[in-house]
Amino acid sequence: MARLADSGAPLLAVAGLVKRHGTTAAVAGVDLMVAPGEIVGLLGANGAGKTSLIECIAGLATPDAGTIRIAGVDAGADPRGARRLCGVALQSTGLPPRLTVAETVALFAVLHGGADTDGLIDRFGLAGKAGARCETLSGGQRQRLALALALIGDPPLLILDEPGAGLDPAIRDDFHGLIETLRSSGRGLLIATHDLAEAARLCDRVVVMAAGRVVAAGSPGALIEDAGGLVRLRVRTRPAVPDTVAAEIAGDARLAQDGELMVFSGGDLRAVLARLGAALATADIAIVDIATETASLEALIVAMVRRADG
Ligand SMILES: Nc1ncnc2c1ncn2[C@@H]1O[C@H](COP(=O)(O)OP(=O)(O)OP(=O)(O)O)[C@@H](O)[C@H]1O
Repeated sequence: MARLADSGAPLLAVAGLVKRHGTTAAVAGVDLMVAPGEIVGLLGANGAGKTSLIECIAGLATPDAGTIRIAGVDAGADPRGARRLCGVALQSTGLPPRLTVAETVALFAVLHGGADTDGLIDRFGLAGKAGARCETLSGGQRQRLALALALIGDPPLLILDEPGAGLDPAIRDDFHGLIETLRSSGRGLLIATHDLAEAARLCDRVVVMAAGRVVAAGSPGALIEDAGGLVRLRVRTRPAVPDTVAAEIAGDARLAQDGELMVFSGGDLRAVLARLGAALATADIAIVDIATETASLEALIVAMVRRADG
Protein backbone atom coordinates (compact mmCIF):
# COMPACT_ATOMS: atom_id res chain seq x y z
CA MET A 1 0.00 0.00 0.00
CA ALA A 2 2.67 2.49 1.09
CA ARG A 3 4.74 1.79 -2.01
CA LEU A 4 1.77 2.43 -4.29
CA ALA A 5 0.90 5.59 -2.41
CA ASP A 6 4.47 6.87 -2.70
CA SER A 7 4.67 6.24 -6.43
CA GLY A 8 2.26 9.10 -7.24
CA ALA A 9 0.60 7.01 -10.01
CA PRO A 10 -3.19 7.36 -10.00
CA LEU A 11 -5.04 4.85 -7.83
CA LEU A 12 -8.01 5.15 -10.15
CA ALA A 13 -7.91 6.05 -13.84
CA VAL A 14 -11.21 5.84 -15.71
CA ALA A 15 -11.22 6.74 -19.41
CA GLY A 16 -14.11 7.01 -21.85
CA LEU A 17 -16.40 4.91 -19.69
CA VAL A 18 -19.82 4.04 -21.07
CA LYS A 19 -22.51 2.02 -19.29
CA ARG A 20 -25.91 1.47 -20.90
CA HIS A 21 -29.07 0.12 -19.33
CA GLY A 22 -31.13 -0.85 -22.38
CA THR A 23 -31.31 2.31 -24.45
CA THR A 24 -30.31 4.62 -21.55
CA ALA A 25 -26.64 5.60 -21.45
CA ALA A 26 -26.39 5.94 -17.66
CA VAL A 27 -22.67 6.73 -18.08
CA ALA A 28 -21.96 8.39 -21.41
CA GLY A 29 -18.17 8.74 -21.71
CA VAL A 30 -16.63 9.60 -18.34
CA ASP A 31 -12.97 10.27 -17.51
CA LEU A 32 -12.00 10.30 -13.84
CA MET A 33 -8.80 10.10 -11.79
CA VAL A 34 -8.08 9.64 -8.10
CA ALA A 35 -4.49 10.18 -6.89
CA PRO A 36 -2.93 8.73 -3.74
CA GLY A 37 -3.90 10.80 -0.68
CA GLU A 38 -6.80 12.40 -2.53
CA ILE A 39 -10.53 12.43 -1.76
CA VAL A 40 -12.66 12.97 -4.85
CA GLY A 41 -16.37 13.67 -4.45
CA LEU A 42 -18.86 12.46 -7.03
CA LEU A 43 -21.85 14.78 -7.12
CA GLY A 44 -24.96 15.02 -9.25
CA ALA A 45 -28.73 14.92 -9.17
CA ASN A 46 -30.71 11.67 -8.87
CA GLY A 47 -30.27 9.63 -12.03
CA ALA A 48 -27.05 11.44 -13.07
CA GLY A 49 -25.20 8.12 -13.37
CA LYS A 50 -23.12 8.05 -10.17
CA THR A 51 -24.22 4.60 -9.01
CA SER A 52 -23.78 3.11 -12.48
CA LEU A 53 -20.24 4.54 -12.63
CA ILE A 54 -19.36 3.29 -9.15
CA GLU A 55 -20.75 -0.18 -9.87
CA CYS A 56 -18.47 -0.42 -12.92
CA ILE A 57 -15.41 0.68 -10.92
CA ALA A 58 -16.25 -1.71 -8.08
CA GLY A 59 -16.53 -4.62 -10.52
CA LEU A 60 -20.26 -5.06 -9.84
CA ALA A 61 -21.24 -4.16 -13.42
CA THR A 62 -19.51 -4.53 -16.77
CA PRO A 63 -18.97 -1.34 -18.77
CA ASP A 64 -19.99 -1.20 -22.45
CA ALA A 65 -16.90 0.81 -23.40
CA GLY A 66 -13.89 2.51 -21.87
CA THR A 67 -11.17 1.46 -19.46
CA ILE A 68 -10.77 1.32 -15.68
CA ARG A 69 -7.34 0.96 -14.09
CA ILE A 70 -7.06 0.51 -10.34
CA ALA A 71 -3.55 1.13 -8.99
CA GLY A 72 -2.30 0.36 -12.47
CA VAL A 73 -4.27 -2.90 -12.91
CA ASP A 74 -6.59 -2.97 -15.93
CA ALA A 75 -10.01 -4.10 -14.67
CA GLY A 76 -10.97 -5.34 -18.15
CA ALA A 77 -7.95 -7.65 -18.41
CA ASP A 78 -7.73 -8.67 -14.73
CA PRO A 79 -11.07 -8.05 -13.00
CA ARG A 80 -10.21 -10.06 -9.87
CA GLY A 81 -6.84 -8.37 -9.46
CA ALA A 82 -8.43 -4.93 -9.84
CA ARG A 83 -11.27 -5.81 -7.46
CA ARG A 84 -8.76 -6.75 -4.73
CA LEU A 85 -7.26 -3.25 -4.89
CA CYS A 86 -10.60 -1.52 -4.34
CA GLY A 87 -12.56 -1.50 -1.06
CA VAL A 88 -16.21 -0.64 -1.39
CA ALA A 89 -18.82 0.53 1.13
CA LEU A 90 -22.08 0.87 -0.79
CA GLN A 91 -25.43 1.65 0.81
CA SER A 92 -26.86 -1.34 -1.02
CA THR A 93 -24.29 -3.71 0.54
CA GLY A 94 -26.42 -5.14 3.32
CA LEU A 95 -24.74 -6.39 6.49
CA PRO A 96 -25.64 -9.97 7.44
CA PRO A 97 -28.32 -9.27 10.10
CA ARG A 98 -27.91 -12.43 12.20
CA LEU A 99 -24.08 -12.46 12.32
CA THR A 100 -22.21 -10.57 15.01
CA VAL A 101 -19.77 -7.76 14.20
CA ALA A 102 -16.79 -10.08 14.90
CA GLU A 103 -18.26 -12.88 12.76
CA THR A 104 -18.95 -10.46 9.89
CA VAL A 105 -15.40 -9.08 9.95
CA ALA A 106 -14.00 -12.63 10.12
CA LEU A 107 -16.19 -13.72 7.19
CA PHE A 108 -15.04 -10.78 5.03
CA ALA A 109 -11.43 -11.49 6.02
CA VAL A 110 -11.79 -15.06 4.73
CA LEU A 111 -13.41 -13.83 1.50
CA HIS A 112 -11.05 -10.95 0.79
CA GLY A 113 -7.74 -12.04 2.26
CA GLY A 114 -6.56 -12.10 5.89
CA ALA A 115 -6.49 -9.04 8.08
CA ASP A 116 -5.92 -8.08 11.67
CA THR A 117 -9.63 -8.38 12.39
CA ASP A 118 -9.43 -7.50 16.11
CA GLY A 119 -7.28 -4.46 15.31
CA LEU A 120 -9.81 -3.33 12.70
CA ILE A 121 -12.73 -3.72 15.12
CA ASP A 122 -10.83 -1.68 17.75
CA ARG A 123 -9.75 0.99 15.31
CA PHE A 124 -13.33 1.67 14.25
CA GLY A 125 -14.56 1.90 17.85
CA LEU A 126 -16.57 -1.30 17.61
CA ALA A 127 -14.79 -3.37 20.29
CA GLY A 128 -17.75 -2.98 22.65
CA LYS A 129 -20.04 -4.28 19.90
CA ALA A 130 -17.92 -7.21 18.70
CA GLY A 131 -20.48 -9.71 20.04
CA ALA A 132 -23.57 -7.76 18.91
CA ARG A 133 -25.59 -8.86 15.90
CA CYS A 134 -25.39 -6.49 12.92
CA GLU A 135 -29.16 -5.99 12.98
CA THR A 136 -28.86 -4.32 16.41
CA LEU A 137 -26.28 -1.70 15.36
CA SER A 138 -27.08 2.02 15.17
CA GLY A 139 -26.70 3.91 11.88
CA GLY A 140 -23.28 5.27 12.88
CA GLN A 141 -22.04 1.84 13.98
CA ARG A 142 -23.23 0.35 10.68
CA GLN A 143 -21.36 3.00 8.69
CA ARG A 144 -18.19 2.35 10.69
CA LEU A 145 -18.54 -1.40 10.21
CA ALA A 146 -19.10 -0.94 6.46
CA LEU A 147 -15.91 1.17 6.29
CA ALA A 148 -13.97 -1.42 8.34
CA LEU A 149 -15.15 -4.16 5.94
CA ALA A 150 -14.09 -2.08 2.93
CA LEU A 151 -10.58 -1.90 4.42
CA ILE A 152 -10.13 -5.65 4.72
CA GLY A 153 -7.28 -6.71 2.44
CA ASP A 154 -5.77 -3.20 2.81
CA PRO A 155 -6.90 -1.84 -0.59
CA PRO A 156 -5.31 1.45 -1.71
CA LEU A 157 -8.57 2.71 -3.29
CA LEU A 158 -11.81 3.10 -1.36
CA ILE A 159 -15.25 3.85 -2.75
CA LEU A 160 -17.85 5.12 -0.32
CA ASP A 161 -21.48 5.77 -1.12
CA GLU A 162 -23.11 8.54 0.94
CA PRO A 163 -20.75 8.01 3.90
CA GLY A 164 -22.35 10.57 6.20
CA ALA A 165 -25.98 9.84 5.30
CA GLY A 166 -28.32 9.41 8.22
CA LEU A 167 -25.71 10.20 10.89
CA ASP A 168 -26.22 12.82 13.57
CA PRO A 169 -23.81 15.79 13.32
CA ALA A 170 -21.40 14.66 16.09
CA ILE A 171 -21.14 11.09 14.80
CA ARG A 172 -20.80 12.36 11.23
CA ASP A 173 -17.95 14.58 12.36
CA ASP A 174 -16.15 11.58 13.94
CA PHE A 175 -16.76 9.57 10.81
CA HIS A 176 -15.34 12.33 8.62
CA GLY A 177 -12.27 12.34 10.89
CA LEU A 178 -11.84 8.61 10.21
CA ILE A 179 -12.07 9.21 6.46
CA GLU A 180 -9.44 11.96 6.69
CA THR A 181 -7.12 9.54 8.51
CA LEU A 182 -7.48 7.15 5.58
CA ARG A 183 -6.49 9.94 3.20
CA SER A 184 -3.41 10.74 5.30
CA SER A 185 -2.36 7.11 5.02
CA GLY A 186 -2.04 7.67 1.25
CA ARG A 187 -5.21 5.93 0.15
CA GLY A 188 -7.37 7.39 -2.59
CA LEU A 189 -11.07 7.79 -1.88
CA LEU A 190 -14.01 8.26 -4.23
CA ILE A 191 -17.09 9.42 -2.36
CA ALA A 192 -20.56 9.69 -3.88
CA THR A 193 -22.60 12.17 -1.92
CA HIS A 194 -25.61 14.45 -2.07
CA ASP A 195 -24.33 16.32 0.99
CA LEU A 196 -22.51 19.37 -0.32
CA ALA A 197 -21.27 20.40 3.10
CA GLU A 198 -19.68 16.96 3.34
CA ALA A 199 -18.15 17.41 -0.12
CA ALA A 200 -16.81 20.88 0.69
CA ARG A 201 -15.30 19.66 3.95
CA LEU A 202 -13.78 16.37 2.83
CA CYS A 203 -13.02 16.54 -0.86
CA ASP A 204 -9.85 17.78 -2.50
CA ARG A 205 -11.73 17.73 -5.80
CA VAL A 206 -15.33 17.25 -6.81
CA VAL A 207 -16.65 15.87 -10.08
CA VAL A 208 -20.18 16.89 -10.99
CA MET A 209 -22.18 14.51 -13.20
CA ALA A 210 -25.35 15.26 -15.14
CA ALA A 211 -27.04 12.96 -17.66
CA GLY A 212 -24.14 10.49 -17.62
CA ARG A 213 -21.40 13.06 -18.26
CA VAL A 214 -18.97 15.08 -16.20
CA VAL A 215 -20.13 18.70 -16.39
CA ALA A 216 -17.63 20.24 -13.97
CA ALA A 217 -14.57 19.19 -12.00
CA GLY A 218 -12.18 20.95 -9.67
CA SER A 219 -11.58 21.81 -6.04
CA PRO A 220 -14.75 23.06 -4.31
CA GLY A 221 -13.07 26.47 -3.90
CA ALA A 222 -11.99 26.64 -7.57
CA LEU A 223 -15.49 25.78 -8.80
CA ILE A 224 -16.94 28.62 -6.77
CA GLU A 225 -14.21 30.94 -8.03
CA ASP A 226 -14.84 29.92 -11.67
CA ALA A 227 -18.52 30.59 -11.27
CA GLY A 228 -17.87 34.20 -10.37
CA GLY A 229 -16.57 33.80 -6.84
CA LEU A 230 -17.86 36.89 -5.13
CA VAL A 231 -21.58 37.42 -5.51
CA ARG A 232 -22.09 40.40 -3.21
CA LEU A 233 -19.96 43.07 -1.60
CA ARG A 234 -21.29 45.09 1.37
CA VAL A 235 -19.33 48.20 2.30
CA ARG A 236 -20.08 50.62 5.14
CA THR A 237 -18.22 53.95 5.17
CA ARG A 238 -18.15 57.04 7.36
CA PRO A 239 -19.29 59.48 6.13
CA ALA A 240 -21.45 58.16 3.25
CA VAL A 241 -19.91 58.10 -0.23
CA PRO A 242 -21.61 60.71 -2.51
CA ASP A 243 -24.08 59.10 -5.01
CA THR A 244 -22.11 60.04 -8.10
CA VAL A 245 -18.85 58.59 -6.73
CA ALA A 246 -20.68 55.44 -5.61
CA ALA A 247 -22.10 55.00 -9.13
CA GLU A 248 -18.60 55.34 -10.61
CA ILE A 249 -17.25 52.74 -8.16
CA ALA A 250 -20.10 50.37 -9.11
CA GLY A 251 -19.37 50.51 -12.86
CA ASP A 252 -21.33 47.64 -14.43
CA ALA A 253 -22.28 46.13 -11.03
CA ARG A 254 -25.67 46.76 -9.40
CA LEU A 255 -25.59 49.19 -6.50
CA ALA A 256 -28.04 49.59 -3.64
CA GLN A 257 -27.09 52.53 -1.45
CA ASP A 258 -28.67 53.35 1.89
CA GLY A 259 -26.78 56.18 3.59
CA GLU A 260 -23.42 54.83 4.72
CA LEU A 261 -24.13 51.32 3.40
CA MET A 262 -23.42 50.33 -0.21
CA VAL A 263 -24.23 46.86 -1.52
CA PHE A 264 -22.69 45.88 -4.87
CA SER A 265 -23.75 42.75 -6.75
CA GLY A 266 -23.94 41.14 -10.16
CA GLY A 267 -20.86 42.56 -11.90
CA ASP A 268 -17.09 42.23 -11.70
CA LEU A 269 -16.79 42.74 -7.94
CA ARG A 270 -13.00 42.49 -7.93
CA ALA A 271 -12.92 45.54 -10.19
CA VAL A 272 -15.41 47.25 -7.85
CA LEU A 273 -13.06 46.58 -4.92
CA ALA A 274 -10.14 48.06 -6.86
CA ARG A 275 -12.16 51.22 -7.80
CA LEU A 276 -13.37 51.55 -4.21
CA GLY A 277 -9.80 51.50 -2.90
CA ALA A 278 -8.68 54.08 -5.48
CA ALA A 279 -11.66 56.43 -4.92
CA LEU A 280 -11.44 56.43 -1.14
CA ALA A 281 -7.65 56.72 -0.99
CA THR A 282 -7.91 60.39 -1.92
CA ALA A 283 -11.21 61.20 -0.14
CA ASP A 284 -11.65 61.80 3.56
CA ILE A 285 -13.95 58.78 3.88
CA ALA A 286 -13.14 55.73 6.02
CA ILE A 287 -14.28 52.18 5.39
CA VAL A 288 -15.93 51.03 8.61
CA ASP A 289 -16.84 47.53 7.51
CA ILE A 290 -16.53 45.42 4.40
CA ALA A 291 -18.10 42.00 3.91
CA THR A 292 -18.11 39.64 0.95
CA GLU A 293 -20.50 36.84 0.12
CA THR A 294 -19.57 33.96 -2.15
CA ALA A 295 -21.82 31.54 -4.01
CA SER A 296 -22.41 28.35 -2.08
CA LEU A 297 -21.26 25.09 -3.62
CA GLU A 298 -24.87 24.02 -3.38
CA ALA A 299 -26.27 26.90 -5.45
CA LEU A 300 -23.52 26.39 -7.96
CA ILE A 301 -24.16 22.71 -8.49
CA VAL A 302 -27.91 23.15 -8.74
CA ALA A 303 -27.28 25.75 -11.47
CA MET A 304 -24.81 23.50 -13.33
CA VAL A 305 -27.09 20.48 -13.23
CA ARG A 306 -30.05 22.59 -14.49
CA ARG A 307 -27.91 23.95 -17.31
CA ALA A 308 -26.74 20.43 -18.32
CA ASP A 309 -30.28 18.99 -18.15
CA GLY A 310 -31.89 21.88 -19.99
N1 LIG B 1 -30.79 -1.45 -13.82
C1 LIG B 1 -31.21 -0.42 -14.54
N2 LIG B 1 -32.06 -0.61 -15.57
C2 LIG B 1 -32.47 0.44 -16.33
N3 LIG B 1 -32.10 1.72 -16.13
C3 LIG B 1 -31.27 1.96 -15.10
C4 LIG B 1 -30.77 0.92 -14.24
N4 LIG B 1 -29.96 1.45 -13.32
C5 LIG B 1 -29.93 2.79 -13.57
N5 LIG B 1 -30.70 3.09 -14.64
C6 LIG B 1 -30.90 4.43 -15.23
O1 LIG B 1 -29.61 4.99 -15.48
C7 LIG B 1 -29.59 6.37 -15.13
C8 LIG B 1 -28.51 6.62 -14.08
O2 LIG B 1 -28.88 6.00 -12.85
P1 LIG B 1 -27.91 5.91 -11.59
O3 LIG B 1 -28.59 5.07 -10.56
O4 LIG B 1 -26.57 5.51 -12.04
O5 LIG B 1 -27.89 7.44 -11.12
P2 LIG B 1 -27.40 8.09 -9.73
O6 LIG B 1 -26.65 9.31 -10.11
O7 LIG B 1 -26.69 7.09 -8.91
O8 LIG B 1 -28.76 8.49 -9.04
P3 LIG B 1 -29.13 8.55 -7.45
O9 LIG B 1 -28.49 9.79 -6.92
O10 LIG B 1 -30.62 8.67 -7.51
O11 LIG B 1 -28.68 7.28 -6.82
C9 LIG B 1 -31.01 6.71 -14.67
O12 LIG B 1 -31.69 7.23 -15.79
C10 LIG B 1 -31.59 5.37 -14.27
O13 LIG B 1 -32.98 5.37 -14.44
